[in-house]
Amino acid sequence: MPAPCAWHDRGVTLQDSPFLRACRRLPVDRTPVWYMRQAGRSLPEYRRVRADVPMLEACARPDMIVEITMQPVRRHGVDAAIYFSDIVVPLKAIGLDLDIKSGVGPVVADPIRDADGIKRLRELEPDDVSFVTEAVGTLVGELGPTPLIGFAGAPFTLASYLIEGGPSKNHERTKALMYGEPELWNDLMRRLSVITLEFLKVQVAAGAGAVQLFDSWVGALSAEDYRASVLPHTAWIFERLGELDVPRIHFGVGTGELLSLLSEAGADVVGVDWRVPLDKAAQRVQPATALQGNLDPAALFAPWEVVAERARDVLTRGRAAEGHIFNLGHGVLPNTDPDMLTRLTEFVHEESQT
Ligand SMILES: O=C(O)CCc1c2[nH]c(c1CC(=O)O)Cc1[nH]c(c(CC(=O)O)c1CCC(=O)O)Cc1[nH]c(c(CC(=O)O)c1CCC(=O)O)Cc1[nH]c(c(CCC(=O)O)c1CC(=O)O)C2
Repeated sequence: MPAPCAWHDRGVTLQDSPFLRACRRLPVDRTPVWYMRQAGRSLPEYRRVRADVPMLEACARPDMIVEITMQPVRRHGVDAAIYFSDIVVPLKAIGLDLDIKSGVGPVVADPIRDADGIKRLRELEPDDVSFVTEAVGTLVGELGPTPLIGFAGAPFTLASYLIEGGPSKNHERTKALMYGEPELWNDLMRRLSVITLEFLKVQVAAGAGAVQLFDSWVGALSAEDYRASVLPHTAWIFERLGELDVPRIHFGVGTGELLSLLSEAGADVVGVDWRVPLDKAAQRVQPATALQGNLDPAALFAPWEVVAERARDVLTRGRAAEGHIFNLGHGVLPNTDPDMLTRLTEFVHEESQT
């Protein structure tokens, strides 16, 4: 098992870390790697600590957040930690009645579908999430020169959960509101943007070294609808995050047709799913944008030789980008063999060493 921060001993500081350097498009002596959902169900140590604790309770307990966030850093020797939470945590913190159902995902008791419902979305105060401040403070102390990535769900993905009441395949009610009642839609998106920005600011104020905005479901939209109904809101968030001087990552699934617009929203790094090769993605994003991705998470179920070959291909294509952070094209699948991830981390480091 690799040491938690192999380059710690060499006197490397946080700002010199390969992850933060790659986000800023500076030269690195090896490609940094971390994995979306690196903490969580793929790890037996996660399943042990979570055995008797419901998900949303775990997300509000600093001791659990710290332990779970550290687990993949210790085990895999990845170049960044991601704050353990869920995209619905800030919504729970402002008092919405929602839960996370095992095997389903977030479920909202009373979906938001009209002006009265939207009014229930009050602003988030730092005191609503004091457990975040406490957990991040402890984590940055433990992590030393390994950066902590803060994250939040983006307004469109959050809106879809709130309107549909849970995960949705077609987002029909969400699109009906977006197409049919643009004023209500914009009010909802504005309120969610304010909550999202505040949640990210709390994490950065407590010491997070980068932030990632997950717009996991935005690939359900056409480019035109994205531009008209989502882009202005995410651009507003990224503009304000720009004042905090930490790298901003923007990720969505199924966004091949949206990559240039996603990048227009203003992130420093665009996360790419496994459907678009990184050399193609590099041509679609704005200049001065780094890329993150994009090995197919399902490839980790194939024999190691296949994984290695595909990882090498991702690294080769990633050289077309102005900066590259190795990751999967979406989150680690729950049944992934964690040894595969440790081996992959070592492989990426060795293959990319200059
Ligand atoms: O399958 C289930 O039981 C529900 C899973 C689910 C959750 N939130 C959800 C979903 C929908 C989905 O991902 O499809 C809803 C959810 N959570 C998240 C996203 C963004 C994304 O993955 O695209 C989404 C939306 C994605 C979608 O719905 O497709 C983000 C998330 N959840 C989580 C984290 C934190 C982390 O992994 O450290 C993170 C972000 C950071 C990261 O990628 O690392 C944590 C989380 N949320 C959740 C779980 C499972 C709960 C458990 O251990 O009992 C877990 C832990 C795990 O993934 O093993 C609940």
